[in-house]
Amino acid sequence: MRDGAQQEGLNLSVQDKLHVARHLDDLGVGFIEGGWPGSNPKDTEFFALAAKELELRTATLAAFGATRRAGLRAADDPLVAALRESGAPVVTLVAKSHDRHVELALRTTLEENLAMVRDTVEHLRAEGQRVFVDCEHFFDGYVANRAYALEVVRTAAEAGADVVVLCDTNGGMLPHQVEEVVADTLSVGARLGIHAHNDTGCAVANSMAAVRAGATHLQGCLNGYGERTGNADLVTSVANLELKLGMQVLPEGALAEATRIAHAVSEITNYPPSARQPYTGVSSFAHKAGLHASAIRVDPDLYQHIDPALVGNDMRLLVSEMAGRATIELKGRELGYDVGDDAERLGRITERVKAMEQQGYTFEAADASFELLLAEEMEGARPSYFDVESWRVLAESSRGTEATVKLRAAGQRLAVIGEGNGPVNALDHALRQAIEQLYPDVARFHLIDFRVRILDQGHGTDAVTRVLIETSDGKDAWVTVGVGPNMIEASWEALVDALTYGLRRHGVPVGTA
Ligand SMILES: CC(=O)SCCNC(=O)CCNC(=O)[C@H](O)C(C)(C)COP(=O)(O)OP(=O)(O)OC[C@H]1O[C@@H](n2cnc3c(N)ncnc32)[C@H](O)[C@@H]1OP(=O)(O)O
Ligand SMILES: CC(=O)C(=O)O
Repeated sequence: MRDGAQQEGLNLSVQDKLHVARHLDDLGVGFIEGGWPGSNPKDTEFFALAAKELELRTATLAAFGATRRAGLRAADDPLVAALRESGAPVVTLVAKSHDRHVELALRTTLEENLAMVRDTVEHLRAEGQRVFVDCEHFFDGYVANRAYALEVVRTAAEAGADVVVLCDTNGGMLPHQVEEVVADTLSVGARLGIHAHNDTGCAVANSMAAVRAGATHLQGCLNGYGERTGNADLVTSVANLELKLGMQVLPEGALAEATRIAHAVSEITNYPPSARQPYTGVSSFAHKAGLHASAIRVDPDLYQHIDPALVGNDMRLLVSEMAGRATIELKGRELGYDVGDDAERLGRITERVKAMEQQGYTFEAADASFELLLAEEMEGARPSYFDVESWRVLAESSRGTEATVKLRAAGQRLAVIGEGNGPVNALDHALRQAIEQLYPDVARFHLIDFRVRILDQGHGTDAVTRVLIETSDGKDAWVTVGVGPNMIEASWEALVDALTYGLRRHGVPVGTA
């Protein structure tokens, strides 16, 4: 939570931090770095509250801070005092280990920096806290002045640090360099850790290289949050350690909670989870290519590096123009339809999907519209709760927007006018008013997202428009797609699909009203 909170755009309240800490504890991590007490009131308050109300089952709380200022006694440094008084059983102490940083950033001597490390560690140890020393810029420092970088590690270990963590602060290293440097640094005799940034896209790979070389402590952030391009993603790192390197680092069964926890923390950080996040992303086990689906039908392992359930994720099949019959069969099965025994029908559905995708539809993002198409093919007719006779939208600058919808449902002819703050909103109101009396479930459906994309932009105002609508009934959500020569026609199609799918999902029999 300390380096993670250094990510651009990420700002956690004290309560947010307490929630994230509980999630990290559920994941079973050993230590949670809660922030830098004394550096800002929020982090100081976090530690005060955590001491009172945070009950951790597996994790131990760590407070982050720096070695004492040059020329001060550790006991007299107010930031060291804040670490001491934080109530955290562990302190992570950032120390300079690159000679140039000592001289230019700290503006002190190499000897004084060693004394700053020694004094601060000894002081906090004497006060009963365990200490991890994060050697900032260690790898660059090792290249510039190996003897000094190793001397900082030795000083920290001799002063009583439990672990000396080698930081790739600028994130510029590659795995072979990390492996070599860690192996050499072990000669100091200290227990080593790794803290890798992702500036070369190698944070996790560098962490794995360090562990293979002998590091036994790994620092990372959930969802790879962190300064600039982020830190080693925690879940990717622990999943690699457990599933690829055979090291049990989390409590038994905890890894299977990883996807749930990664997504729950995304809700708190208000940073949408990356679909392509290794292991936990919604696309991590999603299969689009027809050839992949055809092999997966025989054995999912043929196109998956692990069973997604091991990290709490799921396999998904994506229906698109790249689908083959196997994709349609597996997707049908996922949706509860047995499409497998009729090769002709499978071929027909596949061709329809490809033709519609060419017109601009996209089914991989609109499972609900695909399910209606599937139902139509399986049941001989498209599920329909109402027959639309006509619809019209009027927009006047002085009077707002008005939509008229005429339809037939349950033997009645209905003509309804709806108003809204725009054409789609007015159509939505009119359609709902028309059928709500007959199908009360409609009152529970809410439009939660609306996305418009102009396809074939070269055509200017002539272009084809695609609309994706996400609807929720408060419990589940579904996405429908419409395509048309303009936004209103495309939206109407997606709206009709949204209500039709919702009623079908609620088990309302067609034409019951
Ligand atoms: C690699 C990392 O990400 S480490 C984590 C970095 N995190 C942060 O910086 C976030 C929190 N930081 C802060 O709130 C502030 O920077 C504070 C409270 C720590 C310090 O604020 P200020 O006293 O105003 O100092 P400022 O930020 O301008 O400069 C940092 C000072 O710390 C000193 N310093 C830097 N690293 C260390 C270190 N490892 N040990 C001791 N002192 C250090 C610098 O030399 C500088 O000293 P100076 O004030 O004598 O010039
Ligand atoms: C300590 C730390 O965050 C770093 O060196 O990157």
